[in-house]
Amino acid sequence: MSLRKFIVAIDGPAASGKSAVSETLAVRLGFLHVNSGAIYRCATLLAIRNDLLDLQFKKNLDRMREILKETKITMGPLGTSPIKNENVNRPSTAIFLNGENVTDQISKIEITKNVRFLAKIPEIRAASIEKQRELVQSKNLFETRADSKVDGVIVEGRDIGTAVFPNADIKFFIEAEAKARAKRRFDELVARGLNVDINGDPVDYEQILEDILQRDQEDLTRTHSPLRKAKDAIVIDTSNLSLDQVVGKVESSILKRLAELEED
Ligand SMILES: Nc1ncnc2c1ncn2[C@@H]1O[C@H](COP(=O)(O)OP(=O)(O)OP(=O)(O)O)[C@@H](O)[C@H]1O
Ligand SMILES: Nc1ccn([C@H]2C[C@H](O)[C@@H](COP(=O)(O)O)O2)c(=O)n1
Repeated sequence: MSLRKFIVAIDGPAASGKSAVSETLAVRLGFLHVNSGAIYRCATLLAIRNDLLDLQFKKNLDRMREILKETKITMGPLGTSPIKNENVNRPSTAIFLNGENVTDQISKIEITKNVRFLAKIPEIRAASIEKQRELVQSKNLFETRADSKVDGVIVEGRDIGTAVFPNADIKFFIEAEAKARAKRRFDELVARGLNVDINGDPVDYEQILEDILQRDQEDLTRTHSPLRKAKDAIVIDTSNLSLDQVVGKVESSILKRLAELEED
């Protein structure tokens, strides 16, 4: 007998902690983790590799759509994170493009700087949403729990609870002050050895903060599916909370929701 799909939507601005929370809980609860931001990042990597970044031209956009259709994106557990920072010593989700592990490549600053140009194009958003929905229905590569009563999926991004899965079973909006987010992202990039630009020059905290503020602006003002709190989202400000505390809050709300469903 197939289990009922149980969708957890986690939205929030850049570096607010969505992936860290989702990755930890995916492993703990045996839920599939779908990182929608990683799909926009994969699209950006494909555009760079195929010299198609200039998507104002219809020819380029059509080609990009074809490439996205042909490309298989998968997400699965990678074991313990390669990140050394004690805050991020946790399981992490690996991202594969046609089987190639691109987890580190798509975290690079070159991708982060260009992803916003693709994320605002309606055709790219539609192709990305199609991939997100396919992934939600795909085989769970995470170790599911034998006692689980649901087929759980955690989907994270900017518009999951508002546009992609407006009927999600539970929604969270995770936020934090921009400076706290920039500090965490900077520490993470240093720990992963990814704090360099395309020329190999080091990138400092101020540049990361500037990028985060710029991406916040783009996310909030985009015409299609801008970043918004869903009316029924549980809002968590993580500025002064440890990762464990945030994970604890999200987990207890999910378990409460699951218990409510069992009673129905
Ligand atoms: N509450 C927290 N306290 C300390 N560090 C945290 C906390 N939450 C997340 N982090 C760390 O901050 C960094 C950014 O978090 P994460 O990658 O989860 O953000 P995100 O919202 O998924 O970002 P993006 O949308 O840009 O992918 C990671 O190194 C993560 O381990
Ligand atoms: N649902 C989503 C997810 C992501 N984006 C855009 C906005 C981000 O700048 C970019 C990369 O996401 P991140 O890895 O930082 O979560 O993708 C979006 O528009 N909608």
